[in-house]
Amino acid sequence: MYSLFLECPEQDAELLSSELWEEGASGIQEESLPGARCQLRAWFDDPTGLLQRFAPFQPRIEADQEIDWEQASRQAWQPFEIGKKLYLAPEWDEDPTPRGRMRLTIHPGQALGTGDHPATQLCLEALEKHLPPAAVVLDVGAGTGILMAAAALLGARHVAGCDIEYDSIAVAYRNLLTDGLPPHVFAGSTRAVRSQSVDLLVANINAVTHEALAAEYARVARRCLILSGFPDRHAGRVRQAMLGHGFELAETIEKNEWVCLVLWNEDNS
Ligand SMILES: C[S@@+](CC[C@H](N)C(=O)[O-])C[C@H]1O[C@@H](n2cnc3c(N)ncnc32)[C@H](O)[C@@H]1O
Repeated sequence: MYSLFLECPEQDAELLSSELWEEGASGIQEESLPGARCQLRAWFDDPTGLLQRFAPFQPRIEADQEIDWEQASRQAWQPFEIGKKLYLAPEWDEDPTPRGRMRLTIHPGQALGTGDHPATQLCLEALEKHLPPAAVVLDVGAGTGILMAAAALLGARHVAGCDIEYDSIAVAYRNLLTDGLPPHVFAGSTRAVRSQSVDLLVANINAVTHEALAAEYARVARRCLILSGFPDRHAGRVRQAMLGHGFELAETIEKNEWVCLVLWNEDNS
């Protein structure tokens, strides 16, 4: 694609534009110049045959730089570190993992769960700090499976995830398989899970859902809850819902107004 630049007095711009359209321009941009003049930039596959016709308007041709969209989107997904142990890197990243960190592969192109949301990052930080050794973990609202993958990396013995959206389940299944992790995902929510069968339950959803599922969380999780996905103004509600079920607040972590509550059931620790 090439750009043809023309200059003309402002009052001639409209007429000149319509001539350029007639010549098959695929787009035209107008820019004001000093002295009531303007510059028209028109895109053509090959405008060389138009130079003579538009000679009075100081025509100039420039080859447009090809935009490499794949490269541009890759530039937008740079690896980053979370907490003290994790290194989140897109699947195409070939840089070595920084020493002392574990590589958590992210799969850009999927809406939720690429690790760039503060609530996801808070869950990752909390997992890193609070995951008991060899724990059985349940991720409620697994999305792309990013928290499941993190729990597995951080040493969980068994990780399962559920989601009420079938699309998410399919994506999580594929991602976990690609990452060489067991894809224990199922469609639905906590109801299918046996009572007291999970050491740590992580859920990045929203305050209303956490309140609605509070009794279920307490039924399936023995020791620790990591709950995020809500702004700080809703943290009190979520905390209150869990206190009624024997869970005590161990830590609150925040990022850009998002909150993550870590709650422990001391009776089972
Ligand atoms: C914000 S995304 C979290 C994705 C991923 N876990 C993360 O941290 O990036 C919330 C997910 O919870 C799921 N969800 C919402 N309500 C749910 C429920 N009652 N039970 C299970 N999953 C639910 C949604 O379908 C969505 O995939």
